[in-house]
Amino acid sequence: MVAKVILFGEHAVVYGYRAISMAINLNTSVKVEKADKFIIYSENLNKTLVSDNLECNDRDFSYIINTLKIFFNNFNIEPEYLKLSIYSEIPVSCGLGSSASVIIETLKSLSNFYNIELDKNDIFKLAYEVERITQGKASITDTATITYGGVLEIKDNKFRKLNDLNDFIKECDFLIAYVEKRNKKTADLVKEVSNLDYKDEIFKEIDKIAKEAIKVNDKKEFGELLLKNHELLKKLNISTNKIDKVIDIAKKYSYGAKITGAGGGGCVIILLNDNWKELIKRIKNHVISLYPCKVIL
Ligand SMILES: Nc1ncnc2c1ncn2[C@@H]1O[C@H](COP(=O)(O)OP(=O)(O)OP(=O)(O)O)[C@@H](O)[C@H]1O
Ligand SMILES: C[C@@](O)(CCO)CC(=O)[O-]
Ligand SMILES: [Mg+2]
Repeated sequence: MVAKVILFGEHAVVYGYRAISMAINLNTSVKVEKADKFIIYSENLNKTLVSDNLECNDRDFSYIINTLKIFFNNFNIEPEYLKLSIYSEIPVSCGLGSSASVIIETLKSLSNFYNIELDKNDIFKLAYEVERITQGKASITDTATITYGGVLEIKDNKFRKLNDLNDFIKECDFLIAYVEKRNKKTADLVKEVSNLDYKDEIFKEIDKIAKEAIKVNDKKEFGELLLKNHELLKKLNISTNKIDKVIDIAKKYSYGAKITGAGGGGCVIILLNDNWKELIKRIKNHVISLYPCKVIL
């Protein structure tokens, strides 16, 4: 299963404004086995949960536990003890849709384990229900992008594939800079933004930028729109000093960049130009890790 990068519109999309997101080549896998308890092992979290029931409220495993509950309930399966082992290339809680990727891969692995045929639409609907219930508020951005792949426009919680923009983005080289560990979850950040009484003016400006980006096929123009979106996200208080430091360097040595996902730290998406070697030299001491990425269909 893949991950996702929101190119434009995070947070605004939760309120029905436009977002553009793309599926990227970072994968998750989930193994399902019979067990004598509910066991959830995550290599990334370096953590194992062992429980007699699914009522434990371990926040680290809340998405997985809700995925199990919704799967059992949706298919009228008597909950039985299972061991789930999760392995993911996606850095956790940093804006690349790790929660959605883990939910979707868990649903696919459970459906294989129980020989239940699920098409993409079934997966998408169940995954969105898990994100919404676990986060309290969620758009379809992450679950739709990771389920369907490519480049999507999301608006009013509906989505469409942007094949023309996909063709342009396929010619782009992006770098994801994982800048800093987030100490808040997406749910917390979405809640904080909901308390801002000026958020709608910001969202309207972001929506205009996303709408403009759909028609772009020039890397310089696209990069400038990324930077403009970032400046608006800063006004929603979801950026950080470390993130802004990397953005400032990227302004000089790339076409443009912005924070991606819920924010509060996490990752920056950078549209590379010919200065990419100088860029990497100047940001490498300000990041945890770097992921070259391409859109995947
Ligand atoms: N490899 C994993 N193993 C177990 N749980 C995971 C894994 N990856 C993500 N999760 C679950 O998803 C949560 C992170 O989801 P969250 O929505 O906060 O961040 P994200 O999805 O990475 O970023 P964003 O939603 O901004 O794209 C983790 O706290 C954990 O509950
Ligand atoms: C912050 C947000 O817009 C994106 C998280 O990846 C939340 C959502 O769309 O569910
Ligand atoms: Mg998430």
